[in-house]
Amino acid sequence: MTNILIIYYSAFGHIATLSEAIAEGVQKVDGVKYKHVRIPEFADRSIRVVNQRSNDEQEGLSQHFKLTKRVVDYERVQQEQLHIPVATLDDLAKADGIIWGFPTYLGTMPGQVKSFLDQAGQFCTTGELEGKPTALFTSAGSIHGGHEATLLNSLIPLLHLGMIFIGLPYSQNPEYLTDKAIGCSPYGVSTLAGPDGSRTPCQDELTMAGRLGERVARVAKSFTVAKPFE
Ligand SMILES: Cc1cc2nc3c(=O)[nH]c(=O)nc-3n(C[C@H](O)[C@H](O)[C@H](O)COP(=O)(O)O)c2cc1C
Repeated sequence: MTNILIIYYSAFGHIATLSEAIAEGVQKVDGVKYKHVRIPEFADRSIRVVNQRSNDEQEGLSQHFKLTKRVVDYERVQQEQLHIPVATLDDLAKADGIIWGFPTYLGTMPGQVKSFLDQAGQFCTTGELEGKPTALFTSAGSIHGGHEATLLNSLIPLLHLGMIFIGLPYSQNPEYLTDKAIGCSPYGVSTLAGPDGSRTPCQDELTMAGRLGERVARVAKSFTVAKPFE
């Protein structure tokens, strides 16, 4: 059996939704199973970005982006994710392929994810993740907000860990040939939450998310079969 780990952080649920579509794609490949795990929120509430949204100082920003209900949304989405196990380094070591998902924050990965990856940095020297196929999915507020940059720059730590990057090629994704503002690119899956966070992943994005899951599953399975020893 080939094991795919879908590991994500999601504050407002867009990434959690994409993770389900990715899992559906993984399940299309016989002999492959997946596990969802979540990267936890910072334990220290004082450094959680979402809590700043209720501060009076942020009022102007909140009005501009219509963010008034977002703390409530955040609390609900966190409750909905409680049944997903918290990610451990052991999950990474045991997986045959790893698909990472997180929102775009300032054109890159959130601190929660970087903090987890820093802990996994020990695998740079021990090599547990070397040769494992990996892929990325993200969500951004706007099509101009850096979703493609996030996918590209988040590849860097994965290369440090020796992983093999799986993208989402043109010929298999005719949805790219559009003038619509939708996510996804050859660098991976993405969706757009909209400036007020109210947009949910569209069918094209979910379809491409499934294809990425299937592609990583196929590659990981071929690598597992080629392994001399289980
Ligand atoms: C601290 C912070 C930084 C953000 N930076 C960006 C950004 O650089 N570009 C962008 O388009 N959206 C940005 N956003 C919006 C998030 O990308 C959006 O809320 C996210 O895609 C929603 O994903 P989720 O529902 O899974 O949490 C930012 C949001 C926060 C809280």
